Amino acid sequence: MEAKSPALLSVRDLRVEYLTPAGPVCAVDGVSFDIGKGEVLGLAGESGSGKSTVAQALLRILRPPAVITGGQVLFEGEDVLEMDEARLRDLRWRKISLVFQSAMNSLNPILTIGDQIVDAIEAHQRVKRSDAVDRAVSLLKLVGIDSSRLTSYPHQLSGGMRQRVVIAIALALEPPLMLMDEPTTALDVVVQKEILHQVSELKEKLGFSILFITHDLSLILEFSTRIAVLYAGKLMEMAPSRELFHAPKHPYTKGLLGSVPSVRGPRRKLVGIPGSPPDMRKLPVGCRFHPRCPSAVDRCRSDAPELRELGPDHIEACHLDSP
Ligand SMILES: Nc1ncnc2c1ncn2[C@@H]1O[C@H](COP(=O)(O)OP(=O)(O)OP(=O)(O)O)[C@@H](O)[C@H]1O
Repeated sequence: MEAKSPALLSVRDLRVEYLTPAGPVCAVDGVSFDIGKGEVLGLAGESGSGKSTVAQALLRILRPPAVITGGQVLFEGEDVLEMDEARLRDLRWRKISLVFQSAMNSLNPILTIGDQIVDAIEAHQRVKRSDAVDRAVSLLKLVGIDSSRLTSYPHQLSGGMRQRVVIAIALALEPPLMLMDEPTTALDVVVQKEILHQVSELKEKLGFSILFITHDLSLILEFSTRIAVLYAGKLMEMAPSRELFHAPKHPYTKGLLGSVPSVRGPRRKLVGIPGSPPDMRKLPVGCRFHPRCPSAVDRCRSDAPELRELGPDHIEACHLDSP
């Protein structure tokens, strides 16, 4: 499925394996998606579905035993998987930044917030110290933190504020793409929503794109332009958020949505999804979701469904909707 604007990032048939002593585990199995300029793509799925592995593959920061065994990651037309170390250094932070869940705990406890932002700027750009400090002040302001906090240490800030500082650092070099991997999961629900709202405003103002990774589909329904649903390393469905919410097709997507309490509109019974994701070393034959699928038919137990287009911007891998 192509993004409407020319794709900033185009992932094609990405494959990542963990080479474990017990044999290879294919954590990302032929995943493709585009992210257009200014677009937010939500990547949703339960724990272990391969979301973080995708994000780390995009920046080539996967650690052994993970190996990228196939595919293309085109950023502004250039394949990240073919880049040498120098190109990769230029890509990371300047072009694509990453905010992860525990990032707020990775701030240096013995440096002030201001020094850490200034250091991040100076590590990637030749700038005068005074200009870097000015930039740090405006970055803090961008994420709603008063400049008086420049001299605070991380432990003097709340979790929400620390994660905002991390987002400010991720925005320091104005990258066109920000990867956010469960950036608010450790925070309480109100703070999560506040931060998402702020990131949305920043995105409108600065025009960057986001890949937003979460296990909580409800969190990204309003926030994302489109949503991709990952299960056991495979894309199951991808559609504009509204369409995915109002007319989900895949039983797994329906299950994820069924696990979401409805805030507005009529009350819905919480159905949830029975069972748990498969052991990636012993994947079920046929559709990976069939052992948990309430609608599975014989074909689902023998043949793996291919992704197919249901509409101009909607793809799904399920036999139930196949002709
Ligand atoms: N170090 C590792 N060694 C072996 N297999 C791994 C390793 N890390 C991850 N995996 C495999 O890769 C799969 C995907 O992991 P990944 O962390 O990308 O999932 P996720 O969707 O981001 O889940 P979570 O939200 O829990 O991090 C896991 O189910 C596991 O089978």
